Amino acid sequence: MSKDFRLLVKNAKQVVLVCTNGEKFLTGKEMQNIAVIENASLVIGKDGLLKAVGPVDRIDSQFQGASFETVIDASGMCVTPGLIDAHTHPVWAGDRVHEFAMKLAGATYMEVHQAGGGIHFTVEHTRQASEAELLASLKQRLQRMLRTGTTLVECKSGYGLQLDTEVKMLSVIERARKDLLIGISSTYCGAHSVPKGKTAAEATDDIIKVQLLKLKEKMSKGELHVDNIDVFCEKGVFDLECTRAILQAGKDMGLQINFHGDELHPMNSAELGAELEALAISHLEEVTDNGIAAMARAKSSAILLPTTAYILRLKQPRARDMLDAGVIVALGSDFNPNAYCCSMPMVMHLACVNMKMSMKEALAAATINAAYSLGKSHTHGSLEVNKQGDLVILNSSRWEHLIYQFGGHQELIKFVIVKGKVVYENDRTLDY
Ligand SMILES: N=CN[C@@H](CCC(=O)O)C(=O)O
Ligand SMILES: [Zn+2]
Repeated sequence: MSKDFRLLVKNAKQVVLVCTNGEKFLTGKEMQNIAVIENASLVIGKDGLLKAVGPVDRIDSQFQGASFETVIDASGMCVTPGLIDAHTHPVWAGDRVHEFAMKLAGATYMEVHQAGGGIHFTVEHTRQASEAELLASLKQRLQRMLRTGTTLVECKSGYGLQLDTEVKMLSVIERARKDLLIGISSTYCGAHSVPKGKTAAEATDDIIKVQLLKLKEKMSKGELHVDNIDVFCEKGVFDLECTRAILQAGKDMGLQINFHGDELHPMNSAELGAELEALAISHLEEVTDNGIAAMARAKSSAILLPTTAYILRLKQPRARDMLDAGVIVALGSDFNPNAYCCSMPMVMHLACVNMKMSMKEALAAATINAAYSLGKSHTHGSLEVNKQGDLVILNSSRWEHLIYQFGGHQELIKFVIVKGKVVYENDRTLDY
């Protein structure tokens, strides 16, 4: 018999709502005040949307006599919104373990890149891989992210650097979006590196006159759905003027600007992003004070990537300065063959320890602010009525265990839920 609702989660020790007033993002002190309720239940409808969340007694009486496809007794457990990973490069072939060894021995990221490795190495392997191979590995990676609590993830192309492979990557992302329940925001990153044999100016021309035109055609036919445009704005990669031209061309065709900037050298990427009204700028290890102020004014979010600074032993992004200046700070894993990390709990932990964020700030950055960076904070990023029913249920009586525990999330995360459907259940018992 058909049931009235999809899911009831009852008796949770804590439910972290994050927001309660439809905020599109949180900044400054607001990030210290994320909403948490004790002894609460919630209901998700058959449309996948959150119908109600509140104290156990209120939900009991409001839904007296109602039937549910699934009921989870979350006694002693905590609920948080599904985590949002705002920056990943998950479509590629060929790992770079050998380069990790070189970097441990002292080589810098740019030394490896300029010697033809790094992104170039991955481009060679990704160009050779079939769509089926790329799809299979992408799905495994997305499942792995899901098991660590990620329910919405930004996925970039960028290991093709020419039309065919970029389209192949975007098609693989498109296919994963159809086949899996995890939410995906798709990013065209054809300007991830200057392809061998071309200058940056020639590559810029190819991107604007060939690649973007083709994407536009495929998007208008409904064959591809691309959300964002990205460029690696960096010394020796794309300079400010090439970056501006590519981002503007993407914006003109309706893409959201979300790009790599000020990572290894101060490039004035933050200032450029603010001027172009970028929704997000990632990395920012080398951002200037002016850049921070411009981002705060323009409401261009900063996607900080603690794994990159950790693995490459870079200086840490200036999270505290950005938070103090009112920048919208989000987090991402930067999953890629250089930074092989699928886990947002690990990312939040690193953000707290290395970038000096508090646990509340880190959770806000990995939920509502990450949603904002992808233009999705009206539907994602908090547990508010009418938003998508994406949740993580933790086998612990305080939500902070999600960040406090360093690794081992396979034992802490009990359920991951997307649109009210259980997409992952862990039956291991916990003893911590
Ligand atoms: N910095 C540029 N892009 C990636 C690294 C990609 C790669 O090395 O394959 C990043 O965000 O860290
Ligand atoms: Zn990146």
